[in-house]
Amino acid sequence: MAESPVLLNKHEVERLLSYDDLIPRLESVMGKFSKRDSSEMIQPVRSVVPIQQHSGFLGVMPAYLAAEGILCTKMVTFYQRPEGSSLPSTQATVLLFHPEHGHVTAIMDGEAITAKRTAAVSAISAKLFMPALSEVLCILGSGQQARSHYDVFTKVFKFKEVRVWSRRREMAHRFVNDLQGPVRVCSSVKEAVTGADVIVTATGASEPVLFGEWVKPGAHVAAVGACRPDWRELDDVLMRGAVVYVDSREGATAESGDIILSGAQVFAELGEVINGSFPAQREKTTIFKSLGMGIQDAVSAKLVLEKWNSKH
Ligand SMILES: NC(=O)C1=CN([C@@H]2O[C@H](COP(=O)(O)OP(=O)(O)OC[C@H]3O[C@@H](n4cnc5c(N)ncnc54)[C@H](O)[C@@H]3O)[C@@H](O)[C@H]2O)C=CC1
Ligand SMILES: O=C([O-])C1=[NH+]CCC1
Repeated sequence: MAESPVLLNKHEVERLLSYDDLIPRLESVMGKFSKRDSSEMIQPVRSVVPIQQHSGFLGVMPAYLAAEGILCTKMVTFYQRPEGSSLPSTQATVLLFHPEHGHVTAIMDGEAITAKRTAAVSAISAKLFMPALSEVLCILGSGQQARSHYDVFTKVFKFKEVRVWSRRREMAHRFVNDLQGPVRVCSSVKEAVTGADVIVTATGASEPVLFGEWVKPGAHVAAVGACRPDWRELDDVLMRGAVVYVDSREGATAESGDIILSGAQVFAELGEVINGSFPAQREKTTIFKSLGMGIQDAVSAKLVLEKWNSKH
């Protein structure tokens, strides 16, 4: 009989998952994904069940990585919550299966995985696409993703200035009070992004919050929100004027309102740049449109389980 699955809560997952371990695994898996070898890796576009009545959705994100021996699925819900709600907007659970026998080997919190792997992938995009001399980081939003992006961007890069904007100024102050380093709270998006070299958009918005006319030419935008075909974070001017990179072409054309509704062309996947099959156009204004991928969750969960196994 199969052993009982390992159960790991959010606190344990957070403790076991470090950016230093995560970043190289994500670079490697995204590079492999972009080679589209289905004997190596299978990851369908996420299935989404909209819950219109409650402004939410359930996403199911399976992935199989043959060489790594990972069979995994994440189930994630996202709800557009009222400001200051005590409930998290993004909640998730990850299941790991034994790829040969099919039983579940681990059930773990997916909130920490989602927060960290998304931010780590954005940091990989910034490493490739942000201007060579990047001094100013700007984060739009003050929720879970904003926090994980702050953590990894200030860990991996050295910015002279970090700015944050949030819909309610009080939430931006609460965000900043929780941090160690200096961050300037801005009272408008325009003030926050003007002159910024790197801009992270991590909001629950469904209409554009970031407008191209405010963005410095050559800046890099890591766009994490707006993951439904009719949701936007970025306006048409920005989308059409920048070089657009995505995590997966299939995901982007099925799910990204910023891409579908603006008619912007996707230049390349992040993995295609990692592979060297497409260039990183660092000197131009660049957007990395992130939607999230099951393979990212899969390698993150495997890493967590390896760490846990090494101590038990
Ligand atoms: N690309 C990816 O892999 C992932 C993307 N996401 C997306 O990232 C975004 C943020 O997620 P979380 O940080 O978990 O949510 P959260 O609820 O913790 O934070 C959302 C932030 O957006 C702000 N916001 C909400 N509605 C807004 C609006 N209409 N205009 C401006 N600001 C608004 C809130 O004030 C808050 O600061 C969501 O859109 C979510 O779907 C989440 C997980 C993974
Ligand atoms: O990849 C992911 O887990 C998500 N993307 C958008 C909401 C959740």
